[in-house]
Amino acid sequence: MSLSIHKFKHDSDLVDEFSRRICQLLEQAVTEREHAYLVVSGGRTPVALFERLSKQVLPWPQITILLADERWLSANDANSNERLVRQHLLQHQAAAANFISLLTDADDAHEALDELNQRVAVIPCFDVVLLGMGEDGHTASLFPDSPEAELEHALNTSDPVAAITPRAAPYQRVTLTRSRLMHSRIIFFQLSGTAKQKVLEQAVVPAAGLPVSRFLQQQEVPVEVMLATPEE
Ligand SMILES: O=C1O[C@H](COP(=O)(O)O)[C@@H](O)[C@H](O)[C@H]1O
Repeated sequence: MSLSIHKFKHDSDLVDEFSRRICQLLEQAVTEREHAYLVVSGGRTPVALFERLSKQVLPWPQITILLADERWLSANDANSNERLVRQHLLQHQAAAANFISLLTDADDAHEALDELNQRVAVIPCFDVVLLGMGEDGHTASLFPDSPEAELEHALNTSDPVAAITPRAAPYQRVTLTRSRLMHSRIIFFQLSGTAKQKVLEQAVVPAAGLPVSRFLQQQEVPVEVMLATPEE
């Protein structure tokens, strides 16, 4: 398994090391290919990392950022991932970055898929994908309790974007599919807390079958887990 796990005692140590790694990879991508593509996740975990990254001196006009998944809400809604990124990442130095939204005017996420698939299909291989993980083993918006047909589609299609309707988590979602997320030079997970550490331990067991396991247990793309387990 091309999986490595880096453990940190404090979230701040994780943010120091992780932002250094991401900056290095983005600079290298711009040097080698003139442009870098960074995929980020929503939720609460990456906020401090976003704020640190936003202040770094990088060739931001040559960096494009997009989300791994989006809640089907207005971009101004307090719970939208886009709003989180605009508020915490696309600020300071990083205000000069390009951002590709996963939202459209459609009422239902399924109706938006043609447009979103076209929007994302033209993006080349991602340079860095930053994923989170929920305590139910979801990553991006690949929720284990989604209707089976939706989840199977999102995990197996070659389309870049899929619609997901989780049963327990709020909001309809759109998510980059497994195949599109795997079209990356590297995938990172940022995790914090012993509850997520336990889910990670379950997810790497061969028979686990959680959506997140489909990224952790594969040989094609290197995966690095940045795990902070501050004493709780
Ligand atoms: O709903 C979501 O949850 C996951 C994990 O969020 P966190 O708050 O536990 O960090 C996140 O990675 C995903 O992008 C988001 O839509």
